[in-house]
Amino acid sequence: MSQLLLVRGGRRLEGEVAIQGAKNSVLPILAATLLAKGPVVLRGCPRLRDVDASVRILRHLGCEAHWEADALAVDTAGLNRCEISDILMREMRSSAIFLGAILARCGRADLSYPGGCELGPRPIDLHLSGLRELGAEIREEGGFLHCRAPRLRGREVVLRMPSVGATENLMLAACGCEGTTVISNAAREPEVVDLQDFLNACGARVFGAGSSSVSIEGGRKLHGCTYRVMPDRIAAATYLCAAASAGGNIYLRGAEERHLATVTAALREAGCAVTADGAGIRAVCRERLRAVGPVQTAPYPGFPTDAQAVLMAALLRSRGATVFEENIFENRYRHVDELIRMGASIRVSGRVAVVTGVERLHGAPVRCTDLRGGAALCVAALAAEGETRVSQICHIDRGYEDLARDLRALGADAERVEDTETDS
Ligand SMILES: CC(=O)N[C@H]1[C@@H](OP(=O)(O)OP(=O)(O)OC[C@H]2O[C@@H](n3ccc(=O)[nH]c3=O)[C@H](O)[C@@H]2O)O[C@H](CO)[C@@H](O)[C@@H]1O
Ligand SMILES: C=C(OP(=O)(O)O)C(=O)O
Repeated sequence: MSQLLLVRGGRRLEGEVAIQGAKNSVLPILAATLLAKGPVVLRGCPRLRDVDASVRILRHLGCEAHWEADALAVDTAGLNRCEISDILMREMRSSAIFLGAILARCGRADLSYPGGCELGPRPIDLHLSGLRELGAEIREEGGFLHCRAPRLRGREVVLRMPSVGATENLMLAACGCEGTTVISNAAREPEVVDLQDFLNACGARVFGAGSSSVSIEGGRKLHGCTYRVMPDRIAAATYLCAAASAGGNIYLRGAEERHLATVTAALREAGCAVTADGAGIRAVCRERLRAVGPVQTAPYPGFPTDAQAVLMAALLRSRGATVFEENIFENRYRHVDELIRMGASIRVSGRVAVVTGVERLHGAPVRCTDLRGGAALCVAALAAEGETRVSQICHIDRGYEDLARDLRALGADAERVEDTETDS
């Protein structure tokens, strides 16, 4: 039976939570384990639906993976396949990153296109053109990609835009290249740095991640390692926005302020006191916030598109109007209609959404449209009068270990219950 999240709003938040390991970091790292000849132990690995999907792909390829408390142990010695089925590929966006890793390890790969949140068109043309520049022959036929790369050669690859996934895919393929690869106009996201750090912990030589030029010296034999995954900045942003929405005083253990500068700046402008002490972040938020200046999503270090929906939810009851501009994805306002069911006032025109604060929100039956949109419904529900039933939470489970558990630790009234209506 499917489940829904039941949130009874109106409680100030008070409490502490430890931030899970980052989904967007651990997924490319799991693909990268294919390059290591030796066991890898990933500490702080979040237990997510997307991690389960990665484990299924690894096992399908002949690799071994099992949980040891909060660590995921992976041994890719048994790899005996270089193709991934359409069903496995469609489960998440990050399945695409297996392409670079399989090519580097096996010299060939056969797979289809990835799934992931539906946020408008999400092509992988930059991944494919970059891999072709490194020497891969890629034939696209009947929804499948047939890739052959008996010999990959390092060179400069200039990305048309700083795509996170393309940067990561090319980093992995480049580990299997002869010579040095330089990725120019690379994505600068912290998760790219985490991937670099993981690869280097396995004996690779990767430099420059975090800047727009990443160099990879290819051809090195990589060994296993034990590695701790970075904290999830988007989960942290979600909980900061939860406190902003409901009001309260919360502490996020392990959250890294340097990864969250644009989010914390917006929350401070809205009236929250956000402080970091080296071990975590505290947010003290009063009941009603102020609207803030335009929130324009942009590649890191700009405002993250993944935090757009949760910040929007936090500002639904603010005084004044806030303009959002979504510049990364064409269709990332699918949560807006659901928020309107709760009494929000939001007008969308193309890439712009204008949120005018209302005095009250009310509970309603709402449906997750995607991962962060779903989290945003829960953030809004914390400030709504009455009960909100959030259905289709399979989207939320892709990226949050247990959102209801964490919200409860922060003092919210939130629980997972059976969704009897959907199933009847
Ligand atoms: C698993 C993971 O890490 N997902 C993150 C990653 O997604 P993902 O890696 O899919 O996002 P990209 O950075 O690649 O995409 C950003 C933009 O580039 C475009 N594009 C991308 C690749 C390509 O080959 N061609 C192309 O045109 C996309 O359509 C989009 O407009 O970065 C996004 C942007 O920060 C985040 O929202 C996702 O949470
Ligand atoms: C959009 C996201 O994930 P994915 O790229 O895996 O769909 C996200 O993490 O918000």
